Amino acid sequence: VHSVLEASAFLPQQYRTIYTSDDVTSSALFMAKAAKKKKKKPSGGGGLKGFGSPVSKDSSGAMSNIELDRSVDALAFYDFLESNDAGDNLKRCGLGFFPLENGMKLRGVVALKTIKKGDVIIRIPYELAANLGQEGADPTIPAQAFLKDYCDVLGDSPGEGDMARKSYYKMLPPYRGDDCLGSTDFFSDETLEALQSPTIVEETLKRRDLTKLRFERDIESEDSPDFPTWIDGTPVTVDHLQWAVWLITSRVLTVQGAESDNKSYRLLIPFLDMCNHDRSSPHILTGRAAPGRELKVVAGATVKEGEQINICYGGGQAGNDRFLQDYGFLDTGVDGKAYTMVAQQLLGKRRMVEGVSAGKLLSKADQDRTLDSLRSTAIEADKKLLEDTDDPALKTSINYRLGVKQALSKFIVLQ
Ligand SMILES: C[S@@+](CC[C@H](N)C(=O)[O-])C[C@H]1O[C@@H](n2cnc3c(N)ncnc32)[C@H](O)[C@@H]1O
Repeated sequence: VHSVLEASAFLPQQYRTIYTSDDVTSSALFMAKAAKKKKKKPSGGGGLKGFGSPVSKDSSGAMSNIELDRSVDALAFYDFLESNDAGDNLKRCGLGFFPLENGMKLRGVVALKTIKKGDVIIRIPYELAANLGQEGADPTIPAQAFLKDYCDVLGDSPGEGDMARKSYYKMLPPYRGDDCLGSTDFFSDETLEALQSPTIVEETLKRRDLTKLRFERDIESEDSPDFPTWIDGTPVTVDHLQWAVWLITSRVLTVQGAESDNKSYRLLIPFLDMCNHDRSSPHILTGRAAPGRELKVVAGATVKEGEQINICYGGGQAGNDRFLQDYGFLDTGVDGKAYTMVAQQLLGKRRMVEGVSAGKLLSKADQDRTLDSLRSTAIEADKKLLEDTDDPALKTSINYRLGVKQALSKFIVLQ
């Protein structure tokens, strides 16, 4: 379904996937505009692990918004990369916090120097990735494998987990953290209803059921006596598994194995998984899931110092229905293309990417009931409601239906 760059061995898949080389503009979504003026060298104390003022440069404003992550956990993570043959990455880029429109900050990867088109930006040895098994449609399987390892590694009585991963796992968005709350998996019934999308509601409920079944069968059951406790020593709950499912759908990349291996694997790739999404990112993901190989982001355009290193999720084929369910945010880039895709799906002009109808057109019945649901409030009323709403998840829901209606109105008269 997805278009993929031939050179890339990453497969476009139902999880967070990759890249299309169609758009070749280099805009970093949330970066302060890079100044044209030539910048001075950073004054002492800079660098990823230094203690001076982060990456402040000069009065031109370049990078002045970008605070580098030098938390204790980040420093331990940088050490982990350095001691595992991945320290060169930190000469080119680091982790930073990028301001969002809503005033919050989003962690992401920032270039610490100019990187030329065609050069490697990020390079992670396969051995550093957590291989969560072969590709498949059910995210609860890798989620269960990940949760076990996470509890083993970060718990009080470590079991079989790979302790070297400790500093990486500590950098993952925490259980009950804000990051996951934008995903439909964590929406209340009211917020789900507000989407005016019966198929998304059904898929979300189905995924929750699947998570519950997986929990009962593979975690709670007497057949799984060895499943570790949660990191604070209390029993693992279905909510922990739900969080792990979100980590999978939002961060895992599906990558082809060696040339001799016909399989693809779901990998959590430290550092590379900290790249945020930008539909217009020109960068290329490449690599193989096999010992001795590497997983890379290659510059599709020259990157300036201070720019955010974004990649395009979902092979450029994912619309906002997927962004909402799998990643927990809405893609507003490239003239609302991610909404246009949903509108086209609802009009039977574009195939579904995932879910029950994956690879097919949405059935006429599903098209009709979604359009009916969207007709229940007008665009103007949604805008007004948005102004009166403080709850971030509800705002996301209303923004979603509003964006879909605006995109639909390019094709049909909705009301
Ligand atoms: C693969 S992770 C990217 C790194 C992540 N920001 C971090 O700090 O670990 C994907 C998650 O990052 C966030 N994210 C990525 N791109 C975003 C964007 N353009 N706008 C808002 N949130 C984004 C969402 O929470 C998403 O589920």
